[in-house]
Amino acid sequence: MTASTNRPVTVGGKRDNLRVVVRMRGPHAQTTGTSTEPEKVTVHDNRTTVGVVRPSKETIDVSEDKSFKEKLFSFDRVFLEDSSQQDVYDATGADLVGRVFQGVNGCVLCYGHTSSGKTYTLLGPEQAARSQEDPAASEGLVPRTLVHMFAVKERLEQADPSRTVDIHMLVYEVYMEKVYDLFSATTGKSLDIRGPDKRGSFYPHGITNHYVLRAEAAMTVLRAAARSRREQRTKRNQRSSRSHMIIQMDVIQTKTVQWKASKQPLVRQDRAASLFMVDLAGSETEDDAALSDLTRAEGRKIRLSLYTLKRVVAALSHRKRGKHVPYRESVLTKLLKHCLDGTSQTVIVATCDRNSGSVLENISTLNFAQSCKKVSISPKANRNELSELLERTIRERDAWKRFAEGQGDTLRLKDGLLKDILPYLEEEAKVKGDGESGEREAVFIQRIQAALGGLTVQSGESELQTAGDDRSEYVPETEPDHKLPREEMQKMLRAVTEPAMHKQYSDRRLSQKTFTLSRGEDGGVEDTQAAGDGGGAEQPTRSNPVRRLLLCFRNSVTRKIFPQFRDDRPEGKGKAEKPPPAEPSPTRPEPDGASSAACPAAPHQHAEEQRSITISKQPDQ
Ligand SMILES: Nc1ncnc2c1ncn2[C@@H]1O[C@H](COP(=O)(O)OP(=O)(O)OP(=O)(O)O)[C@@H](O)[C@H]1O
Repeated sequence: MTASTNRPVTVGGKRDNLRVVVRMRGPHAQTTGTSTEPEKVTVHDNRTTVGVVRPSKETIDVSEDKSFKEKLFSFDRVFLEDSSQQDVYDATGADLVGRVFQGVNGCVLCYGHTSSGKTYTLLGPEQAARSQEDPAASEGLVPRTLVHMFAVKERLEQADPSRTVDIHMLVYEVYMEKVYDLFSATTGKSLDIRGPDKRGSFYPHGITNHYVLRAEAAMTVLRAAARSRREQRTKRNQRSSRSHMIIQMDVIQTKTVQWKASKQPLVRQDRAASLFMVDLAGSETEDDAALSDLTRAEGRKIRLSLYTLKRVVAALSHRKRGKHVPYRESVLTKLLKHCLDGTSQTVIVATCDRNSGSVLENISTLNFAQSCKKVSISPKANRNELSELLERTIRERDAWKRFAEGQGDTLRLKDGLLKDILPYLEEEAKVKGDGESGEREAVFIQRIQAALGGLTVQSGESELQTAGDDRSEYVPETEPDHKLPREEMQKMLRAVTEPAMHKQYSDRRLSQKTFTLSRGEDGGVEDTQAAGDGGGAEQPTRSNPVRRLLLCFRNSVTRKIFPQFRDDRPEGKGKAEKPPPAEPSPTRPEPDGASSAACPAAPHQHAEEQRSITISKQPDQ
């Protein structure tokens, strides 16, 4: 099955706005600032509003409103200097982990001026600055997310041994409008950006995709990779980032199913989604004659990409149908397109510093954050449509079976429907690559849907309507409980932080662990339990003589569904015919003979027409 099978599914059908939180930087160990005006940026009691006192007359043009004395900005949450890393995680990353396991892409984007605490928020402090007593307490959002992800992975795999969750990590930076792989930084080669793919997304080609088995290992390689990032000592930050760093975590869930009707177990990708955690370079406009040419050039490129980011957000916040959004005008916005276009669950963390840094810089950050708040989103789950179809079929079959058993009878058409659908699924699963197979798959899905759409199940005088015509039902909001209690998170972090801090990592060791993944393997049989299993519990509710129901079910299945499959077959053939063999589809050319690159099936999907499978009323037989 190709990546195209994972079609976006609206989660809960809700539209919302981007979630935006503001974090005020914590206390300074030493004075590094150029100006100290803490009283000019105030946080109001409800901790959702920031007020900024008007700066001097000469700089008033920064604000659109020239008459304000104190400008107020509203956000989802404002964290003061005393907020802990765990507080910030609870309000940002914790929910995203649950979403990613549902198949929804997530993104945390840290934006703010230099030294305002973006890297601190994402990764935590430098090793030397960590508290020796409790290093886990200062861990940033990324380590917390990893610990959380592995806890959920373990729980899911224990609950259902046929389910496998694979977590991969990619770390790259955008420096001077070029993309560099931080897992193989020694090569110094920039990566090509490929795309747009079928879903309109761009991705770095040939990037190292690191398969991680434990949170500790993931943090180890992440720290090593982050050390390769380009930094520069500046007036305000000893280690100021000169590039935008993107940490991508891919979560791929697969399910192995053995049906009686099939000889081979069916291993299919079930859901796949990515979480992006982005540490942007500082948004300052430093113009110091003492800076080197290179540093000035870096600054220009950083400003260009951040300016484009602002334009993208502005275009999205006033979005009208067909309005151009300038994603392609910088490498950063190209790569983050799927995080901003409304299909992902994205959280903006705007970092401010009231003790160092000018009011203007804080206003600039807050203005950007405010415009993000206006961007509306409608997150989509990357789920396998065929899986859902099969799931629905199984659920319907099971419901009837239970009903029949409740009436003291047995369902004679055991596995009948599955038996005939399965060859199609298996045939289709063999097909890899893009192109042809995507179309065939779509035709196949339409056929099954058309067939199921025509199914009528009679129950006495009235029609029995099977629950679950609304697709969103299959993507439960809280599936299973993905929130980790604070204490549990803290305990697990402590367990993985200590050993990770004292390891030495060489490039050789990194490369030993490194491999690349083939792009675009997916497919899947749905896990009915994880998908909410709403239908698993559903029973035909209206009473009716069992025989009539069984007769009706058999008639519906055998005479209505299969004849539609047979439509394309030569006349006279009794058995459902498999779809024609797929044309070999072109695979992406690979440099250095490597298998095709990272960026698995999950992310970046355009909204597509949603289809639902209904059991509709038909005239009596
Ligand atoms: N909330 C905080 N509490 C304590 N120290 C902090 C906090 N935020 C940042 N710092 C410290 O401030 C310094 C600068 O922070 P950091 O490097 O995260 O800033 P940045 O926004 O990423 O800067 P740049 O854009 O220049 O890379 C670091 O030494 C960091 O440990």
